[in-house]
Amino acid sequence: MTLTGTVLDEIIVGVREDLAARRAEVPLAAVEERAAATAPARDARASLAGDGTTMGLIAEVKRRSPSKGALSEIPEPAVLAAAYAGAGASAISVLTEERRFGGTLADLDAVRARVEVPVLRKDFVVDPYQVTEARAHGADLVLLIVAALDDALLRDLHDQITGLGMQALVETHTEEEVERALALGADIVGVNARNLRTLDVDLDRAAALLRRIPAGPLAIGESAVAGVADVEAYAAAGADAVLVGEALVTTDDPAREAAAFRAVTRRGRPQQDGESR
Ligand SMILES: O=P(O)(O)OC[C@@H](O)[C@@H](O)c1c[nH]c2ccccc12
Repeated sequence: MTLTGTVLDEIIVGVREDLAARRAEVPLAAVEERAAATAPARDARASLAGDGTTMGLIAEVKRRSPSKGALSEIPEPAVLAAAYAGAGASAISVLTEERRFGGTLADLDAVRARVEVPVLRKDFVVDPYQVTEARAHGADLVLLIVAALDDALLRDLHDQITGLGMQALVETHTEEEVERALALGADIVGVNARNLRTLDVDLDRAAALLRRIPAGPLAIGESAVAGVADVEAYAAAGADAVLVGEALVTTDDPAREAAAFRAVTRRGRPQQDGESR
């Protein structure tokens, strides 16, 4: 797969450099040992599914982004995560990419230590080392970006994630990527309204893709939620949950905003032709 020159490629170059440095510092065997000593992963799918009546919410700890620059300092990620959890968030997303998003594995540790809800390691995972590392730092859910992976690696990383008792949020942005996620048997499929190659945002496009996901896997609408109306738009397209960063880290009252998103009625997806439940 050649994606030369896109934002996604550039991010991944940095991710690989940082990964090489960590690998030199902490050998895989040590990470494996720590992962083995970590409490078992929580069931993120069940938490996101909830009772099915209202929208699930993955609330994100996000300091900055390549598209928007600085969003919020978040000196204490655990305090923010506790506010999210107290407001009923189904899961907490912690960005661990440092160069563009200002996140660290220490943020993941801090959030993990504070909340009971499932925690997502949000990073550009391109190597098995990062999956082991996610488990070693207490992640329950790991993001896999289909656009960043060929099918063989996507499958290997997915198998590794489930083998460690975690679950994968398989992120897509095109019809072809949705097909690849479904072919993988992904249980939790995300549709990102932001194109990671260009950083353009298009919620209508994401809604159209969400409508293509059959009733079996959980469907997550990612990005571009500025307010309740956007969560309603994702719900109307059949999303079971939304993943929200910016709107939550830039408001004065993240808990109130999170509760409002979480309260939006879930609509479900229509059963598609030829689909058996
Ligand atoms: O801040 P927003 O627009 O609410 O978006 C959150 C989340 O969807 C976004 O941070 C995201 C989605 N997929 C990603 C992959 C890598 C980094 C970041 C992301």
